[in-house]
Amino acid sequence: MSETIGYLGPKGTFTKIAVDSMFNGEVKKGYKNIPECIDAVQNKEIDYAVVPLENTIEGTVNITLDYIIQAKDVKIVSEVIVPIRQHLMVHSSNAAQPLDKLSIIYSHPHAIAQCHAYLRNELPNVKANSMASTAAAAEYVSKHPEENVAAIANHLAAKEYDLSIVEKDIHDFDNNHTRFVVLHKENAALTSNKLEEKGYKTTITVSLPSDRPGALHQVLSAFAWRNLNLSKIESRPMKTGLGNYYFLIDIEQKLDEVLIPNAIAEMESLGCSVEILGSYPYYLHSGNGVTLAI
Ligand SMILES: O=C(O)C(=O)Cc1ccccc1
Repeated sequence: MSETIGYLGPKGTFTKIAVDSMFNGEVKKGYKNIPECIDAVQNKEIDYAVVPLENTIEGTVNITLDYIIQAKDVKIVSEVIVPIRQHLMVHSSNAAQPLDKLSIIYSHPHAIAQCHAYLRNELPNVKANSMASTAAAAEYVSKHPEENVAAIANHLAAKEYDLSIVEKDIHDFDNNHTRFVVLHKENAALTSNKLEEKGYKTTITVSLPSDRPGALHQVLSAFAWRNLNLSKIESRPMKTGLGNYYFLIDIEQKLDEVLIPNAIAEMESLGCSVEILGSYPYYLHSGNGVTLAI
């Protein structure tokens, strides 16, 4: 039986671009927000869920991280990094209107944040409102020609919803990429036969024993003296009280049988709790093919 891949929909999202770059002819199902998509893989309604985790400009997609942490039995099994180009688009019947006459610009909050300087400098009087995805914003614009509203989304959404791109590449920094993770119930790394593997990561969370001076320093030294390269460390609130944080750590290598388990044992002996969120290959979407060029 064919596998079902859930993703942040509707059609035309950046997440769908990530899905199409990794998977072949599997059944693909769009969800209207990230928590619903993660719930669906947890309930085994779908086999894999693909969701955005981190962006170059705006950082972690907190809702994704928080739901992965809550859904304890869901693992990260693969990752694809996609170049992101944001465009401003309107209903074709409004394409001749001056942009400063727009009433509202809709998009995903991360897309709005990626275009913050553009919006502030070029369209300071136009309100920017959040939607669950860039494609949901594009769909809304396509259904409301009478409102003179715009969406920030990708070229695929413009095509899908028949919108006119009125300003290209409005993201504030060129090197704009998003990491999309593939989630699965079983801890089994997923390889793509469509993309070239760039490397491997192991993602863990570490919470420190309370009130122990130097605990973070000791955690970091468990990696340092083993020569384990970290590509990310970030603190997130544990939601149990002000000042209570856990650390999300990406280690730039596969979960082996010695180095990482021993680093974890060392951290646990210091009183830390450690969870492994996944050990997985990562891929880079080239972005120069049909999917991203205009
Ligand atoms: O809304 C989308 O299209 C998404 O897939 C989420 C997102 C938003 C902005 C940049 C990357 C992913």
